[in-house]
Amino acid sequence: MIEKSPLAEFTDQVAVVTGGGSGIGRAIAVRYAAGGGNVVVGRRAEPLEETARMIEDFGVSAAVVTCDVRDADALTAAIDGVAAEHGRIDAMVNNAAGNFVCPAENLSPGGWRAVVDIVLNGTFYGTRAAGRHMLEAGRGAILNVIASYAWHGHPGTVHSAAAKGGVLAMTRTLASEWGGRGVRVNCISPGPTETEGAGAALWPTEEDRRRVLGSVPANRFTTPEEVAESAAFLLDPRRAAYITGDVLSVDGGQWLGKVIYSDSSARA
Ligand SMILES: CCCCCCC/C=C/C(=O)SCCNC(=O)CCNC(=O)[C@H](O)C(C)(C)COP(=O)(O)OP(=O)(O)OC[C@H]1O[C@@H](n2cnc3c(N)ncnc32)[C@H](O)[C@@H]1OP(=O)(O)O
Ligand SMILES: NC(=O)C1=CN([C@@H]2O[C@H](COP(=O)(O)OP(=O)(O)OC[C@H]3O[C@@H](n4cnc5c(N)ncnc54)[C@H](OP(=O)(O)O)[C@@H]3O)[C@@H](O)[C@H]2O)C=CC1
Repeated sequence: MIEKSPLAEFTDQVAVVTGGGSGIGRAIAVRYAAGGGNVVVGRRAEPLEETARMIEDFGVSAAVVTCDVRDADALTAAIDGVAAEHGRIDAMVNNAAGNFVCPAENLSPGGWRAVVDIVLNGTFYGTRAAGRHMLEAGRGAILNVIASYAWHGHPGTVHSAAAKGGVLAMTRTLASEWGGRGVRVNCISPGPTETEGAGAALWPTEEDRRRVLGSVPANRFTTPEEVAESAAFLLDPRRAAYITGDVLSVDGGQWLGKVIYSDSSARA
């Protein structure tokens, strides 16, 4: 449950969140609204309508655009439309992703392309479109959602890890390119989070779930709301004003690597 933020840190601001109809994207969108910001969320209409209702409960405006992030022209037109309507874009959250577990030697070129197109290319299209408006205004924050296997790797994730690694490189590059022009670019890296998409795609069995949990020192999954609170910090133009080109891991220590903590005696 996300409650109204006493900071009201996004009052009169505008955010675009891709993949805002479920999981982490929905929680970030709602948390932005809880801070007083207006939010535009994208892709399938039905789940987005529910997100829009949750946003409007905070007395701010919500808009839904049904747009696939792989379609650069459609995404650019949607983002230009947001800027024209609201006169500003303060935050762009590139959260949309596709994922599944597949051994690299079995992954088809089509499977590789599906994930790289959504994660790496979609993030660039969204960043470029929103970035242009932010650069013109001389302010803005871009937040890209990655995963720690971007640097430590994980079996079965070659497509996603390569794409997220590319997003990390893009983040650092644009932070250096746009830092002097008022636009901050950062990543957030959630640990295993119970969401509609992740559970079914990544830990479908109890055994998979236990293995994933064993890679998290904190010994628990996180929640979309917990991730969204950290996202709000990075998007806040006051508290995070001097943070750019960085990654905030919200993963119970999973980024530390492949240490398996499933033996409880090792925890004592
Ligand atoms: C394991 C470690 C866990 C710890 C960390 C967790 C990190 C979590 C990261 C996340 O990203 S969670 C987010 C998960 N959410 C989603 O994935 C939701 C969205 N998903 C999708 O849209 C699909 O899964 C998609 C496949 C990525 C894209 O859908 P689309 O409809 O565009 O594609 P298709 O036409 O169905 O397939 C395209 C292509 O991909 C091949 N493919 C699809 N699924 C699989 C699979 N399970 N295994 C192997 N290959 C698959 C499919 O065959 C097509 O290839 P070609 O036939 O064209 O060669
Ligand atoms: N859950 C986890 O454990 C972790 C997640 N992450 C990252 O967090 C982010 C959110 O994941 P999560 O909430 O778990 O996953 P979900 O599957 O719940 O959400 C993914 C969202 O992406 C949208 N999406 C997928 N493909 C496209 C596309 N082509 N165009 C536009 N939107 C699209 C989906 O929209 P639609 O519903 O319309 O298909 C959906 O809203 C992702 O970037 C993921 O990689 C990172 C680490 C861990």
